[in-house]
Amino acid sequence: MKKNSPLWRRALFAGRGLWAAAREEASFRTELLAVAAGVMLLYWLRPPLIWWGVGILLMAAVLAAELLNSAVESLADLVSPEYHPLVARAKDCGAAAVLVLSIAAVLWVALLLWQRWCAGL
Ligand SMILES: Nc1ncnc2c1ncn2[C@@H]1O[C@H](COP(=O)(O)OP(=O)(O)OP(=O)(O)O)[C@@H](O)[C@H]1O
Repeated sequence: MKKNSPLWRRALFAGRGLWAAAREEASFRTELLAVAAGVMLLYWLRPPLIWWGVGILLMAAVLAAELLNSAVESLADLVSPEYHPLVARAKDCGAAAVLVLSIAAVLWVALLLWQRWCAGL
């Protein structure tokens, strides 16, 4: 496989990864819906810029973690389709990474709503 392809070609590979995840991973589709809800919440509440920055970072981090988790799962399934405790640990850790970031995102939404509620929305 040729290394160091031009930028447009690497962007095409990345787009293919995004499309594959959106088509085949129910969790990724759920997270895309959650991100859409988060963006709508930001538009509705119009908080200070810092909330937008933190929110965008968190939402991108959840999606990126899910994509990396899918990559780990695909490789694990290729290397060891049979049950193996190390595959279980790799997949469980990948899922845990997504969970940690998702909890942070939910806390961010709760803090945003609480802060706006205190300010009378
Ligand atoms: N080959 C395997 N060996 C050992 N355990 C496995 C194996 N495949 C799956 N598991 C266990 O089953 C869990 C779910 O794995 P699976 O590949 O079905 O992920 P998934 O449900 O598609 O996850 P996600 O929703 O994050 O995509 C893993 O976290 C792991 O504990």
